[in-house]
Amino acid sequence: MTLLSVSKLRKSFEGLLVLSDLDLEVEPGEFVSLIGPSGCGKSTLFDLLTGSVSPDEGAITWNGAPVEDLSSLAAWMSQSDLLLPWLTLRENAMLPIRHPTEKDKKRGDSLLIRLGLRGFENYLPGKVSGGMRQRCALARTILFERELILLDEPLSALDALTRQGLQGMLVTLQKEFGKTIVMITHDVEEALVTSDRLVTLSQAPMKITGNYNLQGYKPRHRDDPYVVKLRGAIMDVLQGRAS
Ligand SMILES: Nc1ncnc2c1ncn2[C@@H]1O[C@H](COP(=O)(O)OP(=O)(O)OP(=O)(O)O)[C@@H](O)[C@H]1O
Repeated sequence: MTLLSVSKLRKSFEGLLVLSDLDLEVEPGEFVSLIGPSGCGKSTLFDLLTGSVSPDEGAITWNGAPVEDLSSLAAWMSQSDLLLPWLTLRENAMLPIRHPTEKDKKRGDSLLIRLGLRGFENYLPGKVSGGMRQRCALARTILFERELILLDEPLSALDALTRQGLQGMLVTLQKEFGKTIVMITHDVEEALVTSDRLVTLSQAPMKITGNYNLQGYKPRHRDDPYVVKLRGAIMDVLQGRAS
């Protein structure tokens, strides 16, 4: 059964129509990337899903049942890391687990290490870089016991090399933790490396302009001819050059 279904979602701000009858379905275990131009309404969709904004019209369905939003069903990571400044990176990452066992603590530490934070577990967020805070926020999101993860530009604060490494890690962690992921990104290559499906979006009012089921083993290599060819085609769609 479809895990998440968004139907005819509509949202305006002060007369500006941002989402217009948006339909989107996500299957269990899928990694779906949403990609569209700046200002097209991606974060608005994220806010509607997480419940910080209410839709004007439309429905959200979870496992076939209508829900107001996904605030109690999904884990999410917004563009700001939302780490608590008085807690260490380890404590921030472990926040989703109320009474952590020794096994949970080991799992949390191992995740921080895999995300490149070895040696920084006891640092406060104010003492590390933006990219490190973002990685800690990613660990916290993964440690939530939720089937669905919503990510809004999760790797944006990282330098190119770290970002590439983390794209592969995201795919590995998705498989290992059995998550379904919906990721907003500006980076076509990132979506092609990590995702099972890539959805292109138009300028506001945001509509779906393309839906690409991606083939082959993930993480894909960025120089794979399949990736290179699709990247060109998708850039054409995003820039309105496709016929
Ligand atoms: N709370 C709000 N009040 C008024 N306008 C808003 C509000 N939130 C978003 N908007 C407007 O909605 C449009 C879409 O914004 P949104 O942040 O969703 O786009 P985006 O695709 O996420 O952009 P970016 O890729 O640059 O982050 C923009 O024109 C923005 O100014």
